[in-house]
Amino acid sequence: MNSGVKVLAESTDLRSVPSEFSFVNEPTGSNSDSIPIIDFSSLTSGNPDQRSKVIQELGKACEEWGFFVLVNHGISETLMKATIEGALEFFDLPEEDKQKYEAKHVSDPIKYGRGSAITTSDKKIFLWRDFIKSYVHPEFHYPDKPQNFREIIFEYAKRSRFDFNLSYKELFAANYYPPCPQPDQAIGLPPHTDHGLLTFLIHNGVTGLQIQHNGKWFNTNSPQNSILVNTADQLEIFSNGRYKSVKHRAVVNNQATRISVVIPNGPAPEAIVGPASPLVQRDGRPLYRPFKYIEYVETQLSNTVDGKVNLDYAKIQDN
Ligand SMILES: O=C(O)CCC(=O)C(=O)O
Ligand SMILES: [Fe+2]
Repeated sequence: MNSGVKVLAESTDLRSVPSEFSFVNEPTGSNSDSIPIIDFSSLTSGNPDQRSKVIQELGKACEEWGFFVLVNHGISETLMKATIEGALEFFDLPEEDKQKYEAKHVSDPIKYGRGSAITTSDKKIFLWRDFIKSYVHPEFHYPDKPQNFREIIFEYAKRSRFDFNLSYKELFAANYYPPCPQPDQAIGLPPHTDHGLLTFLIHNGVTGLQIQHNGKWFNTNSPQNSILVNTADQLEIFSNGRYKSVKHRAVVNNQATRISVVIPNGPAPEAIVGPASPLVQRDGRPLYRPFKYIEYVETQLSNTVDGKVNLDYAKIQDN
């Protein structure tokens, strides 16, 4: 497609979803008030009892949900709002400013995508989403327009980084989901799991992220100023299957534009990843084989988007 979904959605006579976007959603999500909330300040607290309690809660959240809402994380509300604003301003740029970042190759450091196509298990569909993705660590890349936002994105990406000595790569991604005339006939992002370790997500207050739990879809509602965190494939592998890489999707609505800013943290491309040895010893056997992270990502990108199929790449099959 030539123009993005933003342009398409802004065309005044759009009453229905063009057929190439047509996607049949599984039944819509219900609300849950039991999504775990993790208080980050307790994790760094000087009080050992408080710390051990929240570590237990964190483990339980990763085992049972693969998802939690992080509060008291220390990133200022001003910086979070400025980051969302910076993403929105990027999408509001004239098309020619954005087009120069149009993805040509998967390894391009900055990629702009407009209503891009993906292949699901049975067909090719276009997504109701425009996006910008750029690698922000170890090298920092971000479009030079809009002016002054590079510094903000740099700061937000830095504050979202793990504070331990792990060689890894960090991506900044912003998704733009404009209002859709028939929200049940299109999808922002179909059900999938993320490749890396943990994904951090903030948004502009418009809901749309749904996660799968016990076979059902749940809406995620989060307090202002919190960060939504989901565990991703490498954490499931590293924990020898204990933590779950949760399936999630982004649904669209017919009222308001939704913006999400996503920081997926993952291993360095050349890192060899596999289950942690103390866990393998405890469990008696590894459930996944070791592999190079880049090979995993490349396999995933060349495959269809269909939930957990990619974890099979590393799974050791029972005989
Ligand atoms: O926008 C969202 O809520 C979901 C984004 C997401 O899942 C992703 O970028 O991997
Ligand atoms: Fe995701």
